[in-house]
Amino acid sequence: MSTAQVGKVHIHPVRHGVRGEVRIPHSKPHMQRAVLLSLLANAPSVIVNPAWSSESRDLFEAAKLFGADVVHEDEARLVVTGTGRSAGPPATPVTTAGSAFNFRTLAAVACLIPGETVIEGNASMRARPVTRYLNFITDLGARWDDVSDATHLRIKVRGGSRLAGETLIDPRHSSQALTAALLVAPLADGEVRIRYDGEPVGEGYVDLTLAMMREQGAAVERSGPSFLVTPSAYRSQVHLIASDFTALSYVAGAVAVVRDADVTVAGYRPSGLSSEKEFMEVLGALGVHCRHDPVARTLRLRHTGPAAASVEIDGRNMPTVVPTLAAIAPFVDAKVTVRDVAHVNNHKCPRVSVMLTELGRLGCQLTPLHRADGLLDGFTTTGRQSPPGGVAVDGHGDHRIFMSLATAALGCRMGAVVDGAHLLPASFPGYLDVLTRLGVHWDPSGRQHLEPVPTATKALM
Ligand SMILES: O=C(O)C1=C[C@@H](OP(=O)(O)O)[C@@H](O)[C@H](O)C1
Ligand SMILES: C=C(OP(=O)(O)O)C(=O)O
Repeated sequence: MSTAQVGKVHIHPVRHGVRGEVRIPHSKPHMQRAVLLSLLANAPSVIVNPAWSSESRDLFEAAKLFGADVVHEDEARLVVTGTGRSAGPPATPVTTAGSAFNFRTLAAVACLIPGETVIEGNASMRARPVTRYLNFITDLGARWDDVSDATHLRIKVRGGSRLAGETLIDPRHSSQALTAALLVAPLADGEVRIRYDGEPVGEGYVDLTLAMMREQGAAVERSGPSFLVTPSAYRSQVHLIASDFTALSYVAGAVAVVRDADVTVAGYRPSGLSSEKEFMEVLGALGVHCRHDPVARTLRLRHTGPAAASVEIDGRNMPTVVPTLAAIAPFVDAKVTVRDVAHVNNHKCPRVSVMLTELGRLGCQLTPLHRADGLLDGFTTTGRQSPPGGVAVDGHGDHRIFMSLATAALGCRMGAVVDGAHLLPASFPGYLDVLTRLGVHWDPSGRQHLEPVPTATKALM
């Protein structure tokens, strides 16, 4: 059954460990940047190992509306001719569904185009502080208006003919406005200075943006929180897309939660993202031993037990794996504390608070941590638990919440029913097949179960 057809999934308790060889998707953040840079280059670019998720597909469709041309496309390779500065305004609104990254970066691309571009996101984006951080558009000489309605976040951007100047970006709640402004800055008409003020989150993603821009010929000088971008063209580039470390987190999560585990990720290519490096260190501390063989391109994951009695995690630079860490935390021997993750509540749903609520329903105990101003910004556990599960939990319209709750369900005595599998195409379309390959039994809720399940769970079907 294709995951697109399934909403509720009953994850059965794991009785015989998780073992096997799996593959994970290529990196969504690298793919999204590669698509944008290919659009902004005025020569053909090649994307090797394209990471096709619904979000990167939406971005690619948007790039075509702006004028990118597909020269060749197969499973392994995409060749695209960009427009450089001569992109035209799209004839139809540019749709970004629930992707704030696509919305913000396409709004930035629209600044380069004289004429009007309409960018549209779905209702979930109205609940997020997406338009709050678009000041860079007007600062650099373009204009935008909010023309949202009850069901869509929608803006009209009118590109500037003399794009240049200085903008100050608030980096405390999301890194994406910095990435958006940086990506288009080389194609402005004059120098662009981008500064930020405040403690940044997701710095690894900004570093990735800079690295990929520079590889493609952009002239960016950085001095602490200030970037000076001088006009330059993006040249043609071959982008080799690495593995997606956030997708990896759900496989590693299964290893951490189930413990009796020996899993190999085939075709694994580290991404160089500092967020990934930090996450790998955290996995080691939580007792997941990872051995990377760069020649065979495999990553072997086994459970060895945490190195220390308590593990402290700073989540500022690892926003995407915070829900996975919440799912893992109740199942490891160590006391786990995750701090500085208030920004993760600005994601597709308030990811920290919904994980604490839904994990609570499964019977997990995580204590919320608050900042001095009362804002939820972390959680802590007191060691390994044996939660019952056996209830239905909700993915809150968010692919990452679905996979994180499914990860926790693997460790619950009665498994759980998790709603939201239809969201998987956003980043990890083959996730349920990966579970199957690991020996996990799951079935669409409401259908005949593959094995007897406790009465408490049956009652929910
Ligand atoms: O630039 C990117 O590709 C991303 C940046 C981060 O966004 P925030 O800084 O808004 O958390 C991250 O959470 C998101 O999944 C991907
Ligand atoms: C990048 C993500 O989200 P967004 O772009 O909506 O912040 C994500 O959920 O993987």
